This record gives sequence, C-alpha cells and structure tokens, in this order.
Amino acid sequence: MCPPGSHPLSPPSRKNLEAWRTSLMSFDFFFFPSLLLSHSLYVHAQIYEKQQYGPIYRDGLKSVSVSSPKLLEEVLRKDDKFPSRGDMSAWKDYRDMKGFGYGPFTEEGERWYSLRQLLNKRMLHLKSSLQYGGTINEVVRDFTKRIQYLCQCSPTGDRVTDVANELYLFSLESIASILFEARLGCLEKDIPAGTQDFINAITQMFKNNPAVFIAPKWSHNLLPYWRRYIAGWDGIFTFAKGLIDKKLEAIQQCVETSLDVQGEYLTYLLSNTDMSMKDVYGTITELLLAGVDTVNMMGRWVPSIFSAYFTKKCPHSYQQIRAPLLWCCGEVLWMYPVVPVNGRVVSENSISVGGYQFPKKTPFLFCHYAISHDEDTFPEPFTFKPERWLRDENSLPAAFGSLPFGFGVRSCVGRRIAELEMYMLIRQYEIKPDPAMGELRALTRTVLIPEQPINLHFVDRRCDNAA
Ligand code: HEM
Repeated sequence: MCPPGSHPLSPPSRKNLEAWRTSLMSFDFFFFPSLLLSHSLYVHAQIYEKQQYGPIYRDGLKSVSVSSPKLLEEVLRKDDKFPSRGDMSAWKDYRDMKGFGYGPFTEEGERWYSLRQLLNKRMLHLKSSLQYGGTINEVVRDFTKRIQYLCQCSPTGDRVTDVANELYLFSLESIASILFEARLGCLEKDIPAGTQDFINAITQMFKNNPAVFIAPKWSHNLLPYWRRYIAGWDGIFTFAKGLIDKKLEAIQQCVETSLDVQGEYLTYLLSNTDMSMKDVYGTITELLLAGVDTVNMMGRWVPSIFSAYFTKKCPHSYQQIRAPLLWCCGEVLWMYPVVPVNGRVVSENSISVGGYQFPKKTPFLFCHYAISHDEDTFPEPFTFKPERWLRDENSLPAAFGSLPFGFGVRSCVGRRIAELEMYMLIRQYEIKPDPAMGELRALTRTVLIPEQPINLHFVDRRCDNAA
C-alpha cells in the first residue's frame, strides 16, 4: 500500500501526463479508447490542466471545464429550473430502439421534474429513507454471514479476496430489497441465476460507454464498441424487467384474491401513480443501475482507504473517529469522488462565470477531482486525514469543494440510501487491507474505481465489543 498518510494516488510525473494527453488527442485514441479508461492519469489530468490553463477554460471537446469550488458554485447557483447534465443521447438511443421509457438520468424538462417529485417522496426525504433501516440491517446481517463463510474458507481465516464482487452482491441485494420489496438471495452461498450476468452487463456497458460517447454515430456499426454497449444494456434491462414483471404478477395475484396490496417502492409506483409500464421499466432500471454501481465503488474505496490509514498512520484511535463515521466517508468521497466528472448545460439564459460571459446551452464540465484537490480550500489534499472533520463546523472546508452527491434539485436521489448502507456496513466491521496487496491506483470507468482486485480482512466489531 501507499506510504503512511500519503495519497495512494499521488500525482504522476508531468512527463506521464503529457504522454497521456498526446495519446488522447492522437489517432490511436480513437481505436484504443481503453487508454482513457486505463489510468489514474485521467483524473490527474484534471489537476494538470488546471495548472496549465487555470480554473476555467474551453477544452478540446468545446465544453467549458470548471475546476475551482468558487466557479462551480457560480454555475450551480445559476442553474436552470429543470437542470440538464448534457448529452445523454447514447443512453436514450438504446431506450428508443428497444421501446423503454426514460428514467431519472435520461428524462429532461418538466417530465423529469414530475418524475423526481415522485421518486424523492419515497427515497430522498430523510424520514422516508429511514424506513428502509430495517431492510438494510437485514441485508448487512446476511452479508455478515457470507463474509464469515468466505473468511472461514480462506487460509488465514479472516480474508476475503476480490471484495468488489462481494460488494456488488451487497449493493444489489440492498437496492433490490428496497425497490422490489423482496430479497433476491444474492448473499446466499449459491447466488441466483442471472445475477452474475447482470453484474457483468453493467461492467460491459460502462466500459464501452465512453467510446460510444466519443465516436460519431456513423461509426457505430463499424466499430465493436456499440455492439458491446448494446449487449451490456440488454443484460441490464433483461434482469431488471424480469424482477419488475415478477412483482407485477404478485400484485395482480393479490388483487385477484382481494388481498391487500402491500409494499413500499415498486408497489407505490405501480399502483399509486399513472406511470406507463414503459416508464416504470426505464425508471426502476436506472435506479437499480445507479444503486448498484456507485455504492459498490464507494464500498470499495471506503474500507480500503480507511483501513490503510488506520493500519499505517493513526493519530486518533478507531474508537475516537468512529463517532463521525459518516463524515469519514465524506473524507473518502472528497478525495475519491465516485463520480469524478459531472456537468450541466444551462439553457434558459446566457450566464456569466468568473467574469466571462457564456451563451445559452454552453456545456460546463465539472472537474470534481481537481476541485476536491484544491489546496486553497482543502489543505494537504493528498493526505487522508479524517480527523479534519473533527473540527468545528466553521473551520470545515468550503461546501462546494466536495459535492459527492451533486447539488440542487438534480442531485443524487439515492443519497440517503447510500449513506445508510455505508454507515451500517462500516459500523459492523473493522476492515483491514491485505498486506500483500500492492499500491492502490484508480481507474476511470465513468465512475472512479480501484484498478486492482481488493483483498480485505474483516474483523467483526460486535465480537470485539463483546470481548
Ligand atoms: C456512494 C453512492 C452514490 C454516489 C457517490 C452517487 C453520486 C451521484 C451523483 C454525483 C449524481 C449526479 C448529481 C448531479 O448531477 O448533481 C447522482 C445522480 C443520481 N443518483 Fe446517485 N450516487 C450514489 C448512490 C445512489 C443510489 C444508491 C441510487 C439509487 C437508489 C442513486 C441514484 C441516482 C439517480 C437516479 C441519479 C440521477 C438523478 C437525476 O438526474 O435526477 N445513487 N448520484
């Protein structure tokens, strides 16, 4: 692992970054877009470009890159009534081709706004999210059993290798138990058929997503990325549709036998709103996808960074830091924003940002990685120091320095659920990295992920406490 207290992603050399930039702009990149995905250089390039061109500049793709907390705040405070993240045409194309509706990611304008009103009610409001505490608790309990089983099977008795897949199963089971009000059984010894295919399909879609985004439409049938991208979406929608149809059948059976229709999320969408089935498929699939991939990534970063810190350098004991546990997750999300790049297209008015005037429909690209490593608002940005969160609120770093869940009405709808899941997981375990694991590096696959499989030791805190 990294040296004590240092950032496992310490900045690469200027030479490496320049080589990366050349390959990005070159012909090679068109045929090997994996170059874009293959390295932590991608996120470091944000820092490099900020040094080269300043905190606001027009990039080669005609967007305006924004990489300081103050400028980010300026754009977001002038956002439209119905904010737009920009071009989602590749995601929409799939839905149009296959006759599915748009979900919260792909929908725009007033239709998006009505959809969010509906979703927020049962997910984002604190009170409504707390009602899922019992469900998540049960999932954590089963995850515990699975971890215990895997630990017992390991040579050291407490090691879990390639924790990513386990966290996929955990995040899938958690979000599915909320959306479908039923357990899938992903944490059993034998996982249900189709689960692994779904996980693989998500990976495949995201892996090919940047290439599809960059490549012109005419090239879709000529290059392999589009076919792989479509196959990925097919796998994602097939799995989600299967679960939705099963739930629908159960509701219909209740109605036919005059039993009460009970349930929280999907039942609410199916029986209390006038959403078309096409839109239910689109919405639930996007929620499932968002819930699985992001929480899984956060789940991978949090324990590995967290535990590296506590193993190597520990000015405060785990017990001291335990109280603001969620804030420590905040520290991880600050340093490793799961969504390292986001954006907005402001369409209602022309806007002025940083003293420059931009016409309507200018795409702004938020370089969250560079923003959260801004020395002025975040001293020692490459040092993991959860204790900075122990200070009083007035001395905390600037709010727009870290927006891991976005900002405003278009911010993450699953935030409360994600926090609940992480909190319950970390509360349960003290997690230590496998000393044999090498340096931890990041890879950008739309979201920020660790480059290599992560092996961890899980120590159940309840046993500790009992002792
Ligand atoms: C650690 C976990 C998570 C992180 C870091 C995260 C982060 C984000 C971010 C940065 C955005 C963009 C916000 C913006 O543009 O202002 C977003 C949007 C979204 N997230 Fe999450 N998310 C997480 C978990 C979840 C979960 C568990 C769900 C589902 C239940 C979810 C569902 C969504 C949806 C549907 C959107 C699109 C919202 C819209 O466009 O209206 N996320 N998320």
